[in-house]
Amino acid sequence: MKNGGQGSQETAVVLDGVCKRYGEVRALDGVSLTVGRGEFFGVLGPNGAGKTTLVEIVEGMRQPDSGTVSVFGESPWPRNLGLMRRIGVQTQTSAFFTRLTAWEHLETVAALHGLGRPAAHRALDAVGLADKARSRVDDLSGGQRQRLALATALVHDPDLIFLDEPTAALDPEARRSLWDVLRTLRGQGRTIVYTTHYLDEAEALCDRVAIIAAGRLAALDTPTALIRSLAAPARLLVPADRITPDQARAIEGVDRVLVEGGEVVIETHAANRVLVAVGEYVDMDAVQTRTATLEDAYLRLTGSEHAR
Ligand SMILES: Nc1ncnc2c1ncn2[C@@H]1O[C@H](COP(=O)(O)OP(=O)(O)OP(=O)(O)O)[C@@H](O)[C@H]1O
Repeated sequence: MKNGGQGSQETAVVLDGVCKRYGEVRALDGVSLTVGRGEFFGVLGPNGAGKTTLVEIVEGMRQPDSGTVSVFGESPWPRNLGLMRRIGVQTQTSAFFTRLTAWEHLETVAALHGLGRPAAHRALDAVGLADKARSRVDDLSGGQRQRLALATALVHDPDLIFLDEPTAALDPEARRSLWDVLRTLRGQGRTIVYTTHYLDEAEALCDRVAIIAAGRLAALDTPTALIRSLAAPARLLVPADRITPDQARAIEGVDRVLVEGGEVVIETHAANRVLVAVGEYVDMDAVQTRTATLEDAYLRLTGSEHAR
Protein backbone atom coordinates (compact mmCIF):
# COMPACT_ATOMS: atom_id res chain seq x y z
CA MET A 1 0.00 0.00 0.00
CA LYS A 2 1.10 3.55 -0.70
CA ASN A 3 1.21 5.63 2.38
CA GLY A 4 1.00 9.11 3.69
CA GLY A 5 4.03 11.34 3.75
CA GLN A 6 3.68 14.94 4.84
CA GLY A 7 0.46 16.74 5.71
CA SER A 8 -2.91 15.39 6.66
CA GLN A 9 -3.10 11.61 6.69
CA GLU A 10 -6.62 11.49 5.30
CA THR A 11 -6.68 13.97 2.45
CA ALA A 12 -4.79 14.03 -0.82
CA VAL A 13 -6.30 17.17 -2.35
CA VAL A 14 -8.17 20.09 -0.80
CA LEU A 15 -9.69 22.92 -2.86
CA ASP A 16 -11.27 25.86 -1.09
CA GLY A 17 -13.19 28.51 -3.02
CA VAL A 18 -11.11 28.15 -6.18
CA CYS A 19 -11.91 30.65 -8.95
CA LYS A 20 -10.38 31.04 -12.39
CA ARG A 21 -11.39 33.38 -15.21
CA TYR A 22 -10.21 33.59 -18.78
CA GLY A 23 -11.25 37.12 -19.78
CA GLU A 24 -15.02 37.14 -19.48
CA VAL A 25 -15.30 33.36 -19.05
CA ARG A 26 -15.63 32.12 -15.48
CA ALA A 27 -14.04 28.69 -15.93
CA LEU A 28 -14.18 27.96 -12.18
CA ASP A 29 -16.47 29.83 -9.87
CA GLY A 30 -15.78 29.02 -6.22
CA VAL A 31 -15.10 25.29 -6.23
CA SER A 32 -14.44 23.61 -2.86
CA LEU A 33 -13.87 19.89 -2.51
CA THR A 34 -11.66 17.31 -0.84
CA VAL A 35 -10.22 14.13 -2.33
CA GLY A 36 -9.36 11.48 0.24
CA ARG A 37 -6.19 9.43 0.15
CA GLY A 38 -6.63 6.20 -1.75
CA GLU A 39 -9.82 7.49 -3.30
CA PHE A 40 -10.80 6.90 -6.94
CA PHE A 41 -12.31 10.29 -7.64
CA GLY A 42 -14.26 11.04 -10.81
CA VAL A 43 -14.59 14.50 -12.36
CA LEU A 44 -17.54 14.73 -14.74
CA GLY A 45 -19.19 17.53 -16.59
CA PRO A 46 -20.27 18.70 -20.03
CA ASN A 47 -17.75 20.16 -22.49
CA GLY A 48 -16.43 23.49 -21.29
CA ALA A 49 -17.61 22.89 -17.69
CA GLY A 50 -14.16 23.60 -16.22
CA LYS A 51 -12.80 20.09 -15.62
CA THR A 52 -9.46 20.59 -17.34
CA THR A 53 -8.93 23.92 -15.61
CA LEU A 54 -9.67 22.28 -12.26
CA VAL A 55 -7.27 19.40 -12.86
CA GLU A 56 -4.51 21.67 -14.18
CA ILE A 57 -4.76 23.87 -11.09
CA VAL A 58 -4.41 20.83 -8.83
CA GLU A 59 -1.46 19.58 -10.90
CA GLY A 60 0.26 22.94 -10.40
CA MET A 61 0.16 23.84 -14.08
CA ARG A 62 -2.17 26.81 -13.60
CA GLN A 63 -2.55 29.41 -10.90
CA PRO A 64 -6.02 30.05 -9.49
CA ASP A 65 -7.19 33.70 -9.39
CA SER A 66 -8.42 33.16 -5.85
CA GLY A 67 -9.04 30.36 -3.38
CA THR A 68 -6.54 27.86 -2.03
CA VAL A 69 -5.35 24.44 -3.21
CA SER A 70 -3.37 21.94 -1.24
CA VAL A 71 -1.99 18.59 -2.36
CA PHE A 72 -0.64 16.35 0.40
CA GLY A 73 -0.66 19.43 2.60
CA GLU A 74 1.40 21.61 0.22
CA SER A 75 0.57 24.26 -2.34
CA PRO A 76 1.16 23.08 -5.93
CA TRP A 77 1.75 26.71 -7.06
CA PRO A 78 4.31 28.15 -7.66
CA ARG A 79 5.58 24.96 -9.30
CA ASN A 80 6.43 22.65 -6.46
CA LEU A 81 9.07 20.19 -7.63
CA GLY A 82 8.88 18.06 -4.48
CA LEU A 83 5.18 17.61 -5.05
CA MET A 84 5.61 16.86 -8.74
CA ARG A 85 7.59 13.76 -7.83
CA ARG A 86 4.51 12.44 -6.07
CA ILE A 87 2.16 13.16 -8.97
CA GLY A 88 1.69 11.11 -12.14
CA VAL A 89 -0.05 12.64 -15.12
CA GLN A 90 -1.22 10.39 -17.91
CA THR A 91 0.19 11.82 -21.10
CA GLN A 92 -1.68 11.75 -24.36
CA THR A 93 -0.54 8.83 -26.48
CA SER A 94 0.77 11.33 -29.06
CA ALA A 95 3.55 12.22 -26.57
CA PHE A 96 5.24 8.83 -27.01
CA PHE A 97 8.66 8.15 -28.42
CA THR A 98 6.98 6.37 -31.30
CA ARG A 99 10.04 4.83 -32.97
CA LEU A 100 11.00 3.01 -29.81
CA THR A 101 9.64 -0.23 -28.44
CA ALA A 102 7.30 -0.09 -25.45
CA TRP A 103 10.17 -1.16 -23.24
CA GLU A 104 12.61 1.41 -24.65
CA HIS A 105 9.98 4.11 -24.26
CA LEU A 106 9.49 3.30 -20.58
CA GLU A 107 13.18 2.91 -19.95
CA THR A 108 13.65 6.41 -21.41
CA VAL A 109 10.88 7.83 -19.24
CA ALA A 110 12.43 6.15 -16.19
CA ALA A 111 15.82 7.67 -17.05
CA LEU A 112 14.22 11.12 -17.31
CA HIS A 113 13.02 10.60 -13.74
CA GLY A 114 16.53 9.55 -12.74
CA LEU A 115 15.35 5.96 -12.28
CA GLY A 116 16.66 2.65 -13.55
CA ARG A 117 15.27 -0.43 -15.30
CA PRO A 118 13.41 -1.88 -12.29
CA ALA A 119 11.09 1.17 -12.34
CA ALA A 120 10.32 0.60 -16.03
CA HIS A 121 9.72 -3.11 -15.44
CA ARG A 122 7.39 -2.43 -12.55
CA ALA A 123 5.32 0.04 -14.60
CA LEU A 124 5.08 -2.33 -17.57
CA ASP A 125 3.92 -5.17 -15.32
CA ALA A 126 1.43 -2.94 -13.51
CA VAL A 127 -0.49 -2.33 -16.74
CA GLY A 128 -0.25 -5.91 -18.01
CA LEU A 129 1.89 -5.03 -21.02
CA ALA A 130 4.98 -7.15 -20.33
CA ASP A 131 4.31 -9.37 -23.36
CA LYS A 132 4.41 -6.30 -25.63
CA ALA A 133 7.69 -4.97 -24.27
CA ARG A 134 9.48 -5.55 -27.59
CA SER A 135 6.72 -4.16 -29.82
CA ARG A 136 7.26 -0.77 -31.38
CA VAL A 137 4.96 1.90 -29.99
CA ASP A 138 3.66 2.45 -33.54
CA ASP A 139 2.51 -1.16 -33.71
CA LEU A 140 0.47 -1.17 -30.49
CA SER A 141 -3.32 -1.23 -30.59
CA GLY A 142 -5.32 1.69 -29.15
CA GLY A 143 -5.91 -0.16 -25.88
CA GLN A 144 -2.25 -1.12 -25.57
CA ARG A 145 -1.22 2.49 -26.17
CA GLN A 146 -3.51 3.65 -23.40
CA ARG A 147 -1.91 1.06 -21.11
CA LEU A 148 1.48 2.39 -22.07
CA ALA A 149 0.27 5.94 -21.32
CA LEU A 150 -0.77 4.70 -17.90
CA ALA A 151 2.57 2.99 -17.38
CA THR A 152 4.31 6.25 -18.32
CA ALA A 153 2.44 7.98 -15.50
CA LEU A 154 3.36 5.19 -13.06
CA VAL A 155 7.11 4.88 -13.66
CA HIS A 156 8.09 7.04 -10.67
CA ASP A 157 5.58 5.29 -8.40
CA PRO A 158 3.44 8.38 -7.71
CA ASP A 159 0.96 8.65 -4.84
CA LEU A 160 -1.55 10.66 -6.88
CA ILE A 161 -2.43 9.98 -10.51
CA PHE A 162 -4.40 12.16 -12.91
CA LEU A 163 -6.08 10.34 -15.77
CA ASP A 164 -7.83 12.26 -18.51
CA GLU A 165 -10.33 10.12 -20.40
CA PRO A 166 -8.02 7.12 -20.70
CA THR A 167 -10.65 4.97 -22.38
CA ALA A 168 -11.75 7.47 -25.02
CA ALA A 169 -11.84 5.92 -28.50
CA LEU A 170 -11.39 2.34 -27.24
CA ASP A 171 -13.64 -0.53 -28.25
CA PRO A 172 -15.79 -2.05 -25.48
CA GLU A 173 -13.46 -4.99 -24.87
CA ALA A 174 -10.35 -2.80 -24.60
CA ARG A 175 -12.27 -0.44 -22.29
CA ARG A 176 -13.26 -3.26 -19.94
CA SER A 177 -9.76 -4.61 -19.85
CA LEU A 178 -8.39 -1.15 -19.01
CA TRP A 179 -10.98 -0.95 -16.21
CA ASP A 180 -9.37 -4.05 -14.69
CA VAL A 181 -5.99 -2.34 -14.72
CA LEU A 182 -7.49 0.77 -13.12
CA ARG A 183 -9.18 -1.29 -10.40
CA THR A 184 -5.84 -2.88 -9.59
CA LEU A 185 -4.23 0.56 -9.25
CA ARG A 186 -6.99 1.60 -6.89
CA GLY A 187 -6.39 -1.57 -4.87
CA GLN A 188 -2.79 -0.44 -4.33
CA GLY A 189 -3.97 2.54 -2.32
CA ARG A 190 -3.03 5.26 -4.81
CA THR A 191 -5.24 8.29 -5.15
CA ILE A 192 -6.71 8.60 -8.63
CA VAL A 193 -8.37 11.69 -10.09
CA TYR A 194 -10.21 10.63 -13.16
CA THR A 195 -11.81 12.83 -15.80
CA THR A 196 -14.34 11.08 -17.98
CA HIS A 197 -17.39 11.63 -20.13
CA TYR A 198 -18.46 8.02 -19.72
CA LEU A 199 -21.00 7.76 -16.96
CA ASP A 200 -21.04 3.97 -16.85
CA GLU A 201 -17.33 4.14 -16.25
CA ALA A 202 -17.68 6.59 -13.38
CA GLU A 203 -20.34 4.36 -11.88
CA ALA A 204 -18.20 1.24 -12.22
CA LEU A 205 -14.88 2.65 -11.01
CA CYS A 206 -15.23 5.77 -8.89
CA ASP A 207 -15.63 5.93 -5.13
CA ARG A 208 -17.01 9.45 -5.48
CA VAL A 209 -17.91 11.68 -8.36
CA ALA A 210 -17.78 15.47 -8.64
CA ILE A 211 -20.12 16.86 -11.26
CA ILE A 212 -18.95 20.23 -12.55
CA ALA A 213 -21.34 22.41 -14.50
CA ALA A 214 -20.55 25.96 -15.67
CA GLY A 215 -17.55 26.25 -13.35
CA ARG A 216 -19.44 25.21 -10.23
CA LEU A 217 -19.64 22.03 -8.25
CA ALA A 218 -23.13 20.77 -9.08
CA ALA A 219 -22.85 17.61 -6.96
CA LEU A 220 -20.31 15.52 -5.10
CA ASP A 221 -21.11 12.08 -3.77
CA THR A 222 -20.82 8.35 -4.35
CA PRO A 223 -22.42 7.25 -7.60
CA THR A 224 -25.04 5.30 -5.64
CA ALA A 225 -25.91 8.23 -3.40
CA LEU A 226 -26.10 10.59 -6.38
CA ILE A 227 -28.57 8.32 -8.09
CA ARG A 228 -30.59 7.98 -4.88
CA SER A 229 -30.50 11.65 -3.91
CA LEU A 230 -31.83 12.71 -7.27
CA ALA A 231 -34.53 10.15 -6.75
CA ALA A 232 -34.70 9.13 -10.37
CA PRO A 233 -37.50 6.54 -10.63
CA ALA A 234 -37.15 2.96 -11.83
CA ARG A 235 -39.10 2.13 -14.99
CA LEU A 236 -40.97 -1.11 -15.53
CA LEU A 237 -41.82 -1.92 -19.14
CA VAL A 238 -44.87 -4.16 -19.61
CA PRO A 239 -46.28 -5.25 -23.01
CA ALA A 240 -49.35 -3.09 -23.63
CA ASP A 241 -51.60 -6.09 -24.35
CA ARG A 242 -51.10 -7.40 -20.78
CA ILE A 243 -52.04 -4.39 -18.69
CA THR A 244 -53.98 -1.20 -19.38
CA PRO A 245 -52.62 2.20 -18.33
CA ASP A 246 -55.54 2.56 -15.89
CA GLN A 247 -54.79 -0.79 -14.26
CA ALA A 248 -51.16 0.28 -13.92
CA ARG A 249 -52.13 3.66 -12.42
CA ALA A 250 -54.28 1.92 -9.83
CA ILE A 251 -51.27 0.05 -8.39
CA GLU A 252 -50.05 1.48 -5.11
CA GLY A 253 -46.59 3.03 -5.37
CA VAL A 254 -46.84 3.93 -9.06
CA ASP A 255 -45.77 7.53 -9.78
CA ARG A 256 -46.51 7.84 -13.48
CA VAL A 257 -47.69 5.70 -16.39
CA LEU A 258 -46.82 6.31 -20.04
CA VAL A 259 -47.45 4.38 -23.21
CA GLU A 260 -44.37 4.12 -25.43
CA GLY A 261 -44.62 2.03 -28.59
CA GLY A 262 -46.15 -1.29 -27.67
CA GLU A 263 -45.34 -0.94 -23.98
CA VAL A 264 -46.85 0.48 -20.85
CA VAL A 265 -44.06 2.23 -18.95
CA ILE A 266 -44.56 2.36 -15.20
CA GLU A 267 -42.39 4.78 -13.22
CA THR A 268 -42.01 4.11 -9.53
CA HIS A 269 -39.78 4.67 -6.52
CA ALA A 270 -41.04 1.39 -5.04
CA ALA A 271 -39.99 -1.02 -7.77
CA ASN A 272 -40.15 -4.21 -5.72
CA ARG A 273 -43.65 -3.60 -4.40
CA VAL A 274 -44.96 -2.55 -7.80
CA LEU A 275 -43.35 -5.54 -9.50
CA VAL A 276 -45.26 -7.89 -7.21
CA ALA A 277 -48.53 -6.13 -8.09
CA VAL A 278 -47.72 -6.18 -11.82
CA GLY A 279 -47.21 -9.94 -11.42
CA GLU A 280 -51.01 -10.24 -11.02
CA TYR A 281 -51.43 -9.23 -14.65
CA VAL A 282 -48.40 -10.55 -16.45
CA ASP A 283 -45.73 -13.19 -16.29
CA MET A 284 -42.56 -11.71 -14.78
CA ASP A 285 -40.47 -12.83 -17.75
CA ALA A 286 -42.36 -10.35 -19.91
CA VAL A 287 -41.50 -7.36 -17.68
CA GLN A 288 -38.32 -5.38 -18.32
CA THR A 289 -36.87 -3.31 -15.51
CA ARG A 290 -34.78 -0.18 -16.01
CA THR A 291 -33.25 1.14 -12.82
CA ALA A 292 -31.96 4.68 -12.54
CA THR A 293 -28.35 5.24 -13.62
CA LEU A 294 -25.75 7.88 -13.02
CA GLU A 295 -26.64 9.16 -16.47
CA ASP A 296 -30.13 10.06 -15.21
CA ALA A 297 -28.61 11.87 -12.24
CA TYR A 298 -26.07 13.62 -14.43
CA LEU A 299 -28.59 14.83 -16.97
CA ARG A 300 -30.83 16.23 -14.27
CA LEU A 301 -27.98 18.06 -12.61
CA THR A 302 -26.35 19.56 -15.65
CA GLY A 303 -29.48 19.93 -17.74
CA SER A 304 -27.08 18.76 -20.39
CA GLU A 305 -27.40 17.02 -23.70
CA HIS A 306 -23.70 16.26 -23.66
CA ALA A 307 -23.78 12.97 -21.80
CA ARG A 308 -22.56 10.22 -24.05
N1 LIG B 1 -6.62 29.17 -22.17
C1 LIG B 1 -7.89 29.55 -22.24
N2 LIG B 1 -8.22 30.78 -22.68
C2 LIG B 1 -9.50 31.18 -22.75
N3 LIG B 1 -10.57 30.42 -22.38
C3 LIG B 1 -10.31 29.18 -21.94
C4 LIG B 1 -8.97 28.68 -21.85
N4 LIG B 1 -9.03 27.41 -21.36
C5 LIG B 1 -10.34 27.13 -21.17
N5 LIG B 1 -11.12 28.19 -21.51
C6 LIG B 1 -12.59 28.27 -21.38
O1 LIG B 1 -12.90 28.00 -20.01
C7 LIG B 1 -14.05 27.15 -19.91
C8 LIG B 1 -13.68 25.86 -19.18
O2 LIG B 1 -12.78 25.12 -19.99
P1 LIG B 1 -12.18 23.71 -19.58
O3 LIG B 1 -11.23 23.30 -20.65
O4 LIG B 1 -11.65 23.77 -18.19
O5 LIG B 1 -13.48 22.79 -19.61
P2 LIG B 1 -13.63 21.20 -19.68
O6 LIG B 1 -14.72 20.86 -18.74
O7 LIG B 1 -12.31 20.56 -19.46
O8 LIG B 1 -14.10 20.95 -21.17
P3 LIG B 1 -13.91 19.66 -22.14
O9 LIG B 1 -14.75 18.55 -21.59
O10 LIG B 1 -14.44 20.16 -23.44
O11 LIG B 1 -12.44 19.35 -22.17
C9 LIG B 1 -14.54 26.94 -21.33
O12 LIG B 1 -15.54 27.91 -21.59
C10 LIG B 1 -13.31 27.20 -22.18
O13 LIG B 1 -13.68 27.68 -23.47
